[in-house]
Amino acid sequence: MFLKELILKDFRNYLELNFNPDQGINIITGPNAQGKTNLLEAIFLSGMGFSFRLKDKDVVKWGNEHSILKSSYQLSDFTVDVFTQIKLDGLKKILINGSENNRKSLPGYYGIILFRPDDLQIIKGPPSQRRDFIDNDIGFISSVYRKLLKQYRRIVLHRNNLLRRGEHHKDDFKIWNEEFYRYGAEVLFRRIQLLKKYFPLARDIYGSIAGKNEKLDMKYLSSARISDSLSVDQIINDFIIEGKSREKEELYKKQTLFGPHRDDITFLLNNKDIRNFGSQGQIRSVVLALKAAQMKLFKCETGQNPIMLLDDVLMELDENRQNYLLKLISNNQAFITTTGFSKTISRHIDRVYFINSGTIKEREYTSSGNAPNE
Ligand SMILES: Nc1ncnc2c1ncn2[C@@H]1O[C@H](COP(=O)(O)OP(=O)(O)OP(=O)(O)O)[C@@H](O)[C@H]1O
Repeated sequence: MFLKELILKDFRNYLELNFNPDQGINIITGPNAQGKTNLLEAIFLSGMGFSFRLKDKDVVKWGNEHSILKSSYQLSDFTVDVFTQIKLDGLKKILINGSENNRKSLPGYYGIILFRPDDLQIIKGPPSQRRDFIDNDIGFISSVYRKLLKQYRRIVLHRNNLLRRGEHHKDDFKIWNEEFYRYGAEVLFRRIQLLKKYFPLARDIYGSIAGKNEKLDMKYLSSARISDSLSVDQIINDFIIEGKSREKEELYKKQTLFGPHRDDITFLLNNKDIRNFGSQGQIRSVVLALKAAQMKLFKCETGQNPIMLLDDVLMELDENRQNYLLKLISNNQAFITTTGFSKTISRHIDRVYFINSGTIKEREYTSSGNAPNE
């Protein structure tokens, strides 16, 4: 899949933009605060239907009422045209090939992968960051998983409300409890199935990046005691047992204390927890492996090469790792923001764009490794 055209109107610091990128590696360069990340945000938003920053409505150019994004994506044998309007009051209108009820055809479902400095939080941050990574970045690939998760979150919210109000003895609670076990088990089962495909990809990629002496392992940490031989029914039984044993604690704390919304992953390098013992470089390499594995998983599941958005991460890697990453994505369309340059980057570029105060210009470059002239 690749982005053929992006037109912006009143988006962040872009008054108007008409962008026809290359199908390969596009370098987006320029000084700080000129609109490089804004451009990646626009590509992400047009493909996924939401911004990777806090609120969608913040994208409206200051002093204006709405932003318009028009984009055209080429998939193997068809085109997807997306029209997005975001209003200052938060209302959003999305048309996909002219239709309003067709969100599942958003190009993001075929893979738009964002890699940015914040992703180090997948390793360093609290468990919620790792759950978000599983649910939003990996789980996004499965429509069944997305639906189950949405339903499960609603059930947990309701169950928590009943616990908070001390209404656990009512019949209503029993019904919600059964739903909690059932949807919790379905979500957990599917999550583990997805991770069984995903973990080996990440492990192999890390081996290629870091060499044979460093072995990456990932373990899923369930907040409930669950058996090894997993089936949905088995997990439901395990949850029932867990529920009974934690009943008093849940009543006391007035919240649901186990289930997929409380689980975590641990990352081990040579059997040691990377959070406690990993260097910055090792953590960066693990995150690089996670993102590359995400790309491979999307390719396996959808048959499309995802679009890669790399925001300010390339220059943080040494030239060997830059080379590894750029070779890996050589069959993908990529948008890479950077303020610096290296010989490795210049060897892999297809096009360079220079951004200045919300305007974009294509730049000539040489493979010497020098930054292109403004
Ligand atoms: N809604 C908005 N309307 C107008 N301008 C905005 C809006 N939101 C952000 N900006 C401007 O966008 C600019 C930041 O752009 P962006 O985050 O893309 O920077 P960047 O080029 O990626 O910089 P860096 O290299 O520092 O990461 C800032 O000048 C900011 O004032």
